[in-house]
Amino acid sequence: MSYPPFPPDLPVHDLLVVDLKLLREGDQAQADILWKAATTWGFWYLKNHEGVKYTEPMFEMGRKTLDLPFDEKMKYWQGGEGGSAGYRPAGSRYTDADGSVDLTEFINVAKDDAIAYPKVVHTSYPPTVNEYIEGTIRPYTQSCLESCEVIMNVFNDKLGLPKDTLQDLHRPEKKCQSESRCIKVPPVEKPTKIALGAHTDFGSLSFLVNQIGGLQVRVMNGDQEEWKYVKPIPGYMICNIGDTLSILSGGILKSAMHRVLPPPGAQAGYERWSLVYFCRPADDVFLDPLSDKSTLIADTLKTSGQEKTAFSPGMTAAQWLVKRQLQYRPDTFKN
Ligand SMILES: O=C(O)CCC(=O)C(=O)O
Ligand SMILES: [Fe+2]
Repeated sequence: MSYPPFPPDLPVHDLLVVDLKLLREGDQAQADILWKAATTWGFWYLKNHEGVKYTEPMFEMGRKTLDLPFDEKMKYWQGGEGGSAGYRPAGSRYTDADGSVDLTEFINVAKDDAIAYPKVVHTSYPPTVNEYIEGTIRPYTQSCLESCEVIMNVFNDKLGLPKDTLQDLHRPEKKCQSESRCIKVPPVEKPTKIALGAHTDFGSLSFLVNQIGGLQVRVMNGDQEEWKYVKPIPGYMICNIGDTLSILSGGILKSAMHRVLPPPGAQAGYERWSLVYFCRPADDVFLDPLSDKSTLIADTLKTSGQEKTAFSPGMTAAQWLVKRQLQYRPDTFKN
């Protein structure tokens, strides 16, 4: 599928580019770029992610699945109890306090289900997902697990944590709420209609593939907020920090607010497809800044005058996901 170019005259967020291959080789200059991006904006471009080669079949799986009749898709609904794996229809979330709802529809495939298939860990999926698990979703998931480990390794060092602390909280073999998500936004007439409302990601790291524009990141200029587009670059993923890694680091790693508008300029009128892998901590990880294990985290909390409890939701990663999922639903919306 080819699309018209991203409009040249829009304010874009000039994200730094991090090369995963160099990070894997232990390149310190690259680790410094990652650290700057993660502690300043919380978003960066990522090149040399092995998962890029599964992008097309992942979108094919998403298309076949979201093309199924609505009643068929709803048999695999993620449910209304805060679970995430499975199908989510459009209109499930508010995008503002006036009651507008989102336009995005998606299918989430849990990491645990992709790895254990045909055994079911969280939920089961339509045949249009199952047929892609072994050849596509599983290797794509594994490539994201590997990328996550490489990046966690850098953060662990930079935060001065004992060896493997962050990696141990995200061990691939432990049950967790990590998942792949294929997202569809239908063409809309009103280009200002918000397709996916402003939010921070719930987990630790997100790997995103965009083909056309629409994603905007909030950049604070003093107390002024500015929404900047992220221009998709072919072959690059867009990577960002989510809440749980921000909490564990006592706010040193930034979980930035972002949202999705319909594609801009000449890209308007196209169906918008995106793909994300959400890396989240093991279910039983208690979410608390790791200040007992890192003087950098302890000192940062002290300097900012903030108590550790200001960052801690006082619950596990599994409970956090449920809480965040329910926060935005039309039936439970809290301002
Ligand atoms: O589709 C996108 O560009 C971003 C999606 C996103 O932010 C999310 O699913 O959390
Ligand atoms: Fe997001």
